[in-house]
Parts: sequence; structure tokens; C-alpha cells
Amino acid sequence: MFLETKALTKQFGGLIAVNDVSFSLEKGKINAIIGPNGAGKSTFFNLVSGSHSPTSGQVIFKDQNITKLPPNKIAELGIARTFQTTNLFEQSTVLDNVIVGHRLRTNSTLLDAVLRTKRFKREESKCKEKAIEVLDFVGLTAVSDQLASNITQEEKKRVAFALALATDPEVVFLDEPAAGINPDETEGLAELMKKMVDRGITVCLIEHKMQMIMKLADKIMVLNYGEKIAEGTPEEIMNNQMVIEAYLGGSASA
Ligand SMILES: Nc1ncnc2c1ncn2[C@@H]1O[C@H](COP(=O)(O)OP(=O)(O)OP(=O)(O)O)[C@@H](O)[C@H]1O
Repeated sequence: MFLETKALTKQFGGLIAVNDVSFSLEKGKINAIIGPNGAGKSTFFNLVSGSHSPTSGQVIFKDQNITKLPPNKIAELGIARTFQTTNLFEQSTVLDNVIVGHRLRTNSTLLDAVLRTKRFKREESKCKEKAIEVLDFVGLTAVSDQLASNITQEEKKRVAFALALATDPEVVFLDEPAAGINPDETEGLAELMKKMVDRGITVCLIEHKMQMIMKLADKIMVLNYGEKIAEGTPEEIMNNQMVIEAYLGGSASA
């Protein structure tokens, strides 16, 4: 099994945000998590990426129990994530923002940096190479020397992808990657996700844009009040009565 959760549960006081969710990602595919507001989607991401530790249950990645690992260890194993909003260093260039992303993979210490040791210089140039490579991959070479404050919203979304890719992940969790951008730009990001999958990266995204998900995803999990109410192909999900009721409150059509 590639990445799976077993009976994952997160309680905040009296509220069960994620309730007994067992789910496995399809390796090398686009997986999606959908559900009404407050259904527990972001919390589920936070549990898998180590930002929150679960109340109970497990996260297993390639037969290793990663449930109690801190976020940096989880990232080192090859699990990357983006957030609903990406805070960039606005007064740094796009390239410098992404170089910082790759530092996670290097071994230099602060002393190496202060003394500018050979190891530091070697790793610094590796970080730069990686940043250039991922910016090319996400289509941002032309703006790599611009200040982050000067790029468009859609370009910022692509920087978020680049930051995740700079850590050489096997799987990326994307939290609402297409929020706040127009349909053409959304289409462009969908293409980018397909390109990631073509490179062998497994994708898992949270998204409210239903048309995009139904076209893009190979497998969908639906959460409602923290519980998994359905999983399957887009077609199975679209025809699932519980899903229709969760979204429409039982009425006939959207
Ligand atoms: N740190 C926290 N402390 C207390 N309650 C929280 C915390 N994080 C999330 N919750 C609650 O857990 C529930 C699930 O929230 P979550 O953000 O995971 O939902 P979501 O499906 O991602 O929602 P949205 O689509 O609106 O982003 C909500 O009721 C939310 O208020």
C-alpha cells in the first residue's frame, strides 16, 4: 500500500472534525477530497502531513507508520503539501522563495553557512538548480526574477506548487489549489496537476470546484461532518445518493 489512513480521528474538544476515516491513495493518480464547508478536509490534510496529531488512528506511508512523526520528517519521506494561502516573502524574488523550499533536503548547518564551507556552497548551488528546474516545470521561468509581490494570483498558485515540488515529493497534498482564480487559469492548473502525475507524482487535492474535480480526479473521497460517506470514481460519486443529499440537503437538483 502506498499511503493509507486507518480509522483516523481528530477531536477538538467536543467536536469530532475527522471521524474514523480509512482511506488509501491511488499511487500515480489524482485523488480528490470533497465535502461541504467544515467537513474536515483540511484537518484530514493536517493529520496526514503531521501538522496535527490524531486523537486516534494511523497514517501509513509505504508500510511505515508515520502517525507520530513531525511535519519536517514527513516531508523528508516524500510527502509535500500546499496551504489554502501561501505566504511568500513578498520582497524576495520568486526564485529566492523557491530556493528556500529546497533547503529542506540539504544538510548544511548554520556554521556551514557562516563559514561558507564547501558543503554549503555545493548545497546552495544545488538548491538553486532545483529551484530553476521546478520553476520551469510549473511554467514560471519568465517571472523567476520578479519580486513575489509583483506576480499575479495565478502565478502565486504556481509558486505554491513549485515550493512543494522543490522537496522532491512522491506525493503532494494540494489544499484548494484553484481557489480564487478564473476558469481559464483553473484549466491551466489542472493541466499542471496532470503533468505532475505524468512525472510519477501522486496528487491528492481538496477542491470546491466540482466541475474541475469531476473531470480531473481518478478517485474521490467525500467527507461530511468528519465522516467518509463515499469514495469512488467521479461517476460513482455523482450518482451516490448520500453525496447528493449531503450537498443538496436531499433536494432534487443543484
Ligand atoms: N484547530 C482547530 N480547533 C478547533 N476546531 C477546529 C480546528 N480546526 C478545525 N476545526 C473545526 O473542525 C471542523 C472541520 O474543519 P476543516 O477546516 O477541517 O473543514 P474543511 O472541510 O476543510 O472546511 P472548508 O471547506 O470550509 O475549508 C470545523 O467544524 C472546524 O471549525
